[in-house]
Amino acid sequence: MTADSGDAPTVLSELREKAGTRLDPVHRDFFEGGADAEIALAENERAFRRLALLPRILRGSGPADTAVTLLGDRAALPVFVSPTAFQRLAHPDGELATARATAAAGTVLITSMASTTAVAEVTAAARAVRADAAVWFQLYLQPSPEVTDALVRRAERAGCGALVVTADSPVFGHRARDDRNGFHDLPAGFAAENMRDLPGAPQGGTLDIAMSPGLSWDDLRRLRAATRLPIVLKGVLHPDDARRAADEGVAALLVSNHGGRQLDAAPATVEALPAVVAAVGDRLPVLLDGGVRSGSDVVIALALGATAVGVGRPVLWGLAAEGEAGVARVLEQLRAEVAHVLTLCGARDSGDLTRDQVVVRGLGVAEC
Ligand SMILES: Cc1cc2nc3c(=O)[nH]c(=O)nc-3n(C[C@H](O)[C@H](O)[C@H](O)COP(=O)(O)O)c2cc1C
Ligand SMILES: CCCCC(=O)C(=O)O
Repeated sequence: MTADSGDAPTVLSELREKAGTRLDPVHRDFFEGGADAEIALAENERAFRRLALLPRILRGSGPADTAVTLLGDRAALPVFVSPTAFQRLAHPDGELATARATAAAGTVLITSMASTTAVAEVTAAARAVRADAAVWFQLYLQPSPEVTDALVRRAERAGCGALVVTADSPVFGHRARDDRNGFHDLPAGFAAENMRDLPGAPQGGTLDIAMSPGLSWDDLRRLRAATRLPIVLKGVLHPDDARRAADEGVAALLVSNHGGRQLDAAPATVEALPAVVAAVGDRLPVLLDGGVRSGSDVVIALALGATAVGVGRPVLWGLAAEGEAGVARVLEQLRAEVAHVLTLCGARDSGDLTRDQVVVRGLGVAEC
């Protein structure tokens, strides 16, 4: 009996299991793994389970509307696809399958700089499904400004609608599973396609993605001056950094600990969210990713002030298990669950949710 454990199978957990049987175990470890003891990885999911939703009743809210606006783009659900590297290791169609399914679901795709498909092909695949599909480009600022600049031009030319700058990776996280498996390079036949033909790249080859502890707010300012695209800052956890980012003119923040793959002592993202929302929630949209596995998780984050949330691994599970159809199933399942949970909470849309509707399990409910 597992009735009281909260571990009943779901569509997502079944896709995860199926993905596990299909993937090369070394690649499964790369996708599933986190940094060091994998505490942040586990806590991202557990923290949602420590929270409960206080529903409101008899509000006559009618059918739920799950749509939100993200930097001017309409998303049919408050869930976007977070950037994940090397998707062709999950399925031969890789990033193209993810792009098509995400466009069909009507939400935002953040495509990784470390993709195994070039960004122009990713945006073309999304636009073939939906002419106004929103694709944002995730960027690791490179120590060489010429290289960063070339990547930005590439994303602009491909028609990306925003740059998502990942700032939680001054060095690469220590991944024990990858060390054990000796997984440090893409297998033959796969490459980080966005890194081809950049200044300094070997003829016909790719440049390695650099992570640099020397990056600072000055580099972000330089980037802002070099592009008209809005900038989303990914990896914000400290409220003072959130304030600084807002002062620097960033368009949105993404509260993230990189899916527990960088600083293992980082807090669960849903536990870091309220302080960031309190600091800047009235100035710019605050997004979150990490551990989102159900409509309840999404609605908890929205009630705490997030505008939308991202999913990383669930998309990889769908992709590895069933390709484009699997990614479509993940997004449709989350959309349906969000609509259902909103209705059960007496909310027509995320704007009806309030902070007091999220309570910590085991502590009772405080007076509002
Ligand atoms: C296999 C894998 C690859 C990732 N690659 C990137 C990346 O290239 N760039 C980036 O900013 N974040 C990357 N991330 C982090 C995700 O964008 C996201 O923050 C995280 O996966 C969210 O947590 P979740 O997997 O629990 O949904 C990666 C995560 C995973 C699991
Ligand atoms: C250079 C590849 C970066 C991938 C990444 O961000 C991750 O594995 O978490």
